[in-house]
Amino acid sequence: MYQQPEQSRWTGRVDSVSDERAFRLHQRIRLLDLSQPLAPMERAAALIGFACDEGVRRNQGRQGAKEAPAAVKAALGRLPWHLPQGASIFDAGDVVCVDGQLEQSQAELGKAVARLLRSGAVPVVIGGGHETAYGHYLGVREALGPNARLGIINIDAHFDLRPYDNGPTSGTMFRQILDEDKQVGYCCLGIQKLGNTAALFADAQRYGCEYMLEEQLTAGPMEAAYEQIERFASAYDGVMLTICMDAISAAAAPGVSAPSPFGLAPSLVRALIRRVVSHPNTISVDLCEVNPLVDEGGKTVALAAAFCFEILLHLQCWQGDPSLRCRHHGGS
Ligand SMILES: N=CN[C@@H](CCC(=O)O)C(=O)O
Ligand SMILES: [Mn+2]
Ligand SMILES: [Mn+2]
Repeated sequence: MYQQPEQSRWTGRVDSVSDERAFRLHQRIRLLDLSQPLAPMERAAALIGFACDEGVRRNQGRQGAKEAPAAVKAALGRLPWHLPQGASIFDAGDVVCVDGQLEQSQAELGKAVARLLRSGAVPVVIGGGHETAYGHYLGVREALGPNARLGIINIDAHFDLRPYDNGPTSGTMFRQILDEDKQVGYCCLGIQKLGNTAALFADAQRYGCEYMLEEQLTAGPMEAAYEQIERFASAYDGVMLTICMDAISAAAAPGVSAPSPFGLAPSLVRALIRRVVSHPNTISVDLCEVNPLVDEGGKTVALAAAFCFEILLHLQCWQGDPSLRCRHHGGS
């Protein structure tokens, strides 16, 4: 079910009503109603919520991620506006999962993401459980067309390559995608032994998944991660970034379904995000697995909003020649 964006959701401190240098995001956000035809957009990013935790429920996790789109958008709105001249940020509303209809909701999210991409906006999807990534993928694939090579970069403690004989969950998306789509490559950053069985590591190898462990990222030089990102992203026609907030240390991100005692530091994830979203091949982003119902002191919501802020600030679409950015968009 699609829920239109509401101006009343975008509130916060007002330092000035006239000096734009003092503005916050809630003062500059524009609404985009996806139930209406979309005009072509340039230098635009669109926030689209996926209010769903049916995948987490089916995966025996802690439910509550469906509350994240509203919570993360509200926290983001309070942050200062630092975007370049001419940049537009839209709230494109939310896709809501009703009556446990996960597959239908993922398909609906896919349609929304494809329309945004074709209109020229960069989608920033705010999940939802990590099942959000499958709907996000459907949209990116639709916009790219069937033959384009698509790279998926997943910042996550988990591979999410579980079998889906009993239906899709928040732990099966990348196995579904790799089974269905031979034009996809998969790269995980932040993987933990604590979060994956030996069988899942074997599956990752069998599916040709590239990955860097949390320990390699934490102890190694950032250059190694940057080289991995550059090499992987350059090998594809389009790249989508998906972020599972349980990749981050439970100290900074307690509000997730499966917290990580040895997760990544927020500043390290920020550096990874900046690198991936500023890559010329990156066309779409999602951020998942924030659960406001089990968050301590709003830490995870605040961190997710800060990551959204970084995503928006470092998008490649603010730089360079707009014609380069349109090569993935099918028109219409
Ligand atoms: N999206 C999360 N997926 C993880 C959850 C692990 C857990 O609940 O412990 C997974 O299925 O592996
Ligand atoms: Mn995870
Ligand atoms: Mn995940």
